[in-house]
Amino acid sequence: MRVMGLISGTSVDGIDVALVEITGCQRDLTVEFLAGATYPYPSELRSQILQVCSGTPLSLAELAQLDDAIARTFAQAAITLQQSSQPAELIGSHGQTVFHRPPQGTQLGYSLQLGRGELIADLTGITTVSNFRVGDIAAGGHGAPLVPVLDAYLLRHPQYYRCIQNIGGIGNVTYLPKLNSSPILGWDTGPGNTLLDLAVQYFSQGTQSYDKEGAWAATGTPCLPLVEQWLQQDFFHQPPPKSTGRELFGWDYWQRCLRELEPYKLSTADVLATLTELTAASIYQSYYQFLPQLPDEILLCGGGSHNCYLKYRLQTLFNPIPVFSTSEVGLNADFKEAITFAVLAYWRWLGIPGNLPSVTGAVSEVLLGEIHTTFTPNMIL
Ligand SMILES: Nc1ncnc2c1ncn2[C@@H]1O[C@H](COP(=O)(O)OP(=O)(O)OP(=O)(O)O)[C@@H](O)[C@H]1O
Ligand SMILES: CC(=O)N[C@H]1[C@@H]2OC[C@@H](O2)[C@@H](O)[C@@H]1O[C@H](C)C(=O)O
Repeated sequence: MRVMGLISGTSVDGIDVALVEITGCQRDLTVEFLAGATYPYPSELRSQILQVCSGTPLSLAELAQLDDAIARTFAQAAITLQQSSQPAELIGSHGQTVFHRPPQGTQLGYSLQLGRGELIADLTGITTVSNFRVGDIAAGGHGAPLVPVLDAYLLRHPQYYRCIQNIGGIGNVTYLPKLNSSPILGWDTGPGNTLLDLAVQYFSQGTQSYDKEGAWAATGTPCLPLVEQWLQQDFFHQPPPKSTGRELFGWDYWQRCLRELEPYKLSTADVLATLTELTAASIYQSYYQFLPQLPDEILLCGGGSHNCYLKYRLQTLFNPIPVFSTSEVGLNADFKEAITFAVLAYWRWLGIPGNLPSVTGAVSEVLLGEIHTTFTPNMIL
């Protein structure tokens, strides 16, 4: 089946679209990557989303309007990719997370993704599955991370223990023991690029949105006492299952970093190196604290896998464990999340559960996503 996966992640940089051909089900699952593209958000819509993520209040009418504006942008992205590729038979759309609250004790978590699937189905004329996290949350899980299930089927190695480390806005890991051994684990490790991106925007007065290849941070020196101080934070010591988002590692956290950086009088490059070190060191500390054993290989994915300085810091911390990209073993590091939502939609369509309770903490496997069929096939926006 030809399925399209759509997501905009916590970096809110744009919509990743992947078109894949899927065969098989689970153990015999094959996913062929046919096409992929990233479509940036219109800048006004991006600003509005970032404001909402930082807690700016919205009326219900404004919320509905934002939901539809995101859905229209997602639908346009799907249609644009289709103009240069084959038509999809099904869409899986994650949407845009604007709020995520992990479960606490017996209180269920809450996770809100905007860009309603029914409008995407209506605008593209293609049946669309959306709202993937709520099923797992209803079963007591975090509803995140969901990607480990794809890693489990496509990247598990017969002899090697692998960690798949996503470095998006937020970082998350999948621990893949060698085949037929202990259970698969996974959790959010903390900040990926959110704080770095906020710092780059601040220091460049908005002219740059991220530290390309990590070139700016590479000219600085990390302030290790500050990194040590930041690593004391509760989140880093909380055992899995765990998830997080911009609610914790977003604007307010960056403002706190700025205040705590002040006495050290660091150069801009040193600040960026320090924030990069926080990402690398939080991943390192997380593995040491929570994995049954260190992996034989670490495979990176997400935008941060292109940050050469961050990769160098991870390689140095984990030496001699090799650190490379999932693209090097055949799974596109930039579109893995979009591919996951294509596969999850396909499983939902077939009635196959999509969550990994050993990762999310849900009490059982459940079907993920809501199916929106299309009533008025059209491709007109
Ligand atoms: N060439 C590059 N050099 C350095 N950093 C990069 C590069 N390309 C992308 N990035 C970083 O990756 C970020 C985007 O990563 P990605 O698209 O994987 O995040 P996301 O999917 O929005 O987040 P999440 O996985 O948390 O949902 C950018 O904001 C930027 O910080
Ligand atoms: C609530 C939410 O959107 N969480 C994202 C975020 O970005 C990375 C990390 O935190 C991960 O847990 C999740 O995304 C991916 C797609 C996941 O569910 O695996």
